[in-house]
Amino acid sequence: MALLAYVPSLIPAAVSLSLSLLLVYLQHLLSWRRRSRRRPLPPGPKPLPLVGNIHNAPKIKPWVGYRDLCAQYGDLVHLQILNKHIVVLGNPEIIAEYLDKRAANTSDRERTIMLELTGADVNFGFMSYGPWWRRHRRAFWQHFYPGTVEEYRPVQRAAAHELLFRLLNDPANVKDHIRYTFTASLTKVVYDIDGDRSITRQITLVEDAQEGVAQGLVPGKFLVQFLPFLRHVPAWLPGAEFKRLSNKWQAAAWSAKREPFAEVKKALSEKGEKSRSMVGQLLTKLAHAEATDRVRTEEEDIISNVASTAFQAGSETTFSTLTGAFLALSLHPEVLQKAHAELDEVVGPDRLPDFGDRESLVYVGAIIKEILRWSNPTPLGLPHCITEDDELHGYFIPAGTVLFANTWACMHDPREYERPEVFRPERFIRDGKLDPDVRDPADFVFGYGRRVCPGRHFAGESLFITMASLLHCFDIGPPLDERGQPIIIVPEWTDGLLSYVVDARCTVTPRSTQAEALILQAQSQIPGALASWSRSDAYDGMS
Ligand code: HEM
Repeated sequence: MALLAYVPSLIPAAVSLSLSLLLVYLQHLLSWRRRSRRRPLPPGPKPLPLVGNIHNAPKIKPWVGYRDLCAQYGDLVHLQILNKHIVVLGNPEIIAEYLDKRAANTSDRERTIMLELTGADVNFGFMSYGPWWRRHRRAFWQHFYPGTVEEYRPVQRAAAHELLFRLLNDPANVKDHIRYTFTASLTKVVYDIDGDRSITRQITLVEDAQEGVAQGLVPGKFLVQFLPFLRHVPAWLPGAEFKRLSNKWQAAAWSAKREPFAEVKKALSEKGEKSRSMVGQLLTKLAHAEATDRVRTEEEDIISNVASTAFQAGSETTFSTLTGAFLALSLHPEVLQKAHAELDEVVGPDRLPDFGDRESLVYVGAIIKEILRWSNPTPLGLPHCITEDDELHGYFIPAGTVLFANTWACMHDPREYERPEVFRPERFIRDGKLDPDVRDPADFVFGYGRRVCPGRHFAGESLFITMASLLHCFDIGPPLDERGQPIIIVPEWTDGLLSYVVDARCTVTPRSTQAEALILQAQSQIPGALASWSRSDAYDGMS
């Protein structure tokens, strides 16, 4: 009863609120009409009022669900989640048409407050499309285009040999060895730093910084994404868990960016030497350039961002690809047998494979293509975003729309790859050569348009020398139980922006005593090879 007494006084407030809401709605409707010029959105499941397609959006392994939605609605599917528009691009033609050919408008990234709160805003892979991103990309590309990447071969070869040595001594920890050796090669190239302590420290820095990306960028996980003012609450406030995490993640991102960078800078200024590393060369170039203090500070920021991005973007993708490779090989003795036969013929037992063997190792090349196809680290790529309102095939695509290119669906398309779930490198070979008519996974798994992975040439060289060396020296089989019986692993992949094989256990044993001897000999030459690379005077970053 007491409550009812208030009702009359609430009526004017309720009426005014309803009118305001109606006004906002009408404004939105008018603006939408003006922007869309009555063109429809692309087809897709019917949205509910307010929440949109929350109930239709696939949540587990969304790339499979999106493939099914495309089968139902066509290769361009629209979904709306609350006020966010999503468009799924379901086949290679539409991906090329939109992300490659119309890249000027399809190269942005989604803006979210979480980028800043996780410290991921230093990663240029997440930056908005524009001049700041472009300056980063240009600095990176100067050191990772195909001509430059060839100069990293001694480092990549040393990393592959270190992997062989570690597998020989400790075959149970495959994942640790992959992570260690890949980080070692990148640390050398980016900072010209080596040595066990530095590499271990670098792994910790990268892992700590990546925690923020892995946890903080999960859509909808933190309320602050929807109520940005919450970012200002103090960390001690009960319920402000995100704030405490955010402080930790930002500190980790900052350490990953500054710690090794400061080391290179100090060494350069103390010794006044030229450095062979990417950071060293960019800093030397900056020292010789005419620039204001402000530009100098900005450039240093860019150099340190670019260096830490190489690890953020390169480590997990390569790690996922290589763990997928171990699983695939452990499940397919017939593939291993053919690779061994090819390596025996082309390379022979007296040496390890090298980059010069690449053309002749056709089957190894096909294995690498099949690994990239079969086990995709980023099944939906890294989503692009539309900068301005657009039209595609007569449909309206509003500015800010998030674009998912379904890389996984393109790589598992039965019209292109017979029985796509089967690991079969032979599908890439015709008449003893790599078949150019088969859809090349490298055109998909490294992304699209102006955001295509700029580390792809480095990754390609790394994958080649690692896989060829590994296959030359080892047998890889299924893991064994306590009674020595093989454990059958059914391939499964994790969910998330980055996907990994769930279980990559396997047995790794040297093929022969001769292979063991080759590994030991190669390992003894690593320190010399790395020192000589550091002293070498190739590209000096001044061009
Ligand atoms: C097998 C290994 C790798 C795979 C599958 C891979 C895949 C990708 C994909 C899908 C993207 C997003 C492209 C897009 O937005 O369309 C990307 C971006 C990027 N990758 Fe890679 N990558 C790999 C290795 C590497 C390596 C080794 C490096 C560094 C040396 C690297 C550096 C980058 C950078 C800096 C970006 C951000 C580009 C930008 O947004 O402008 N990647 N990569």
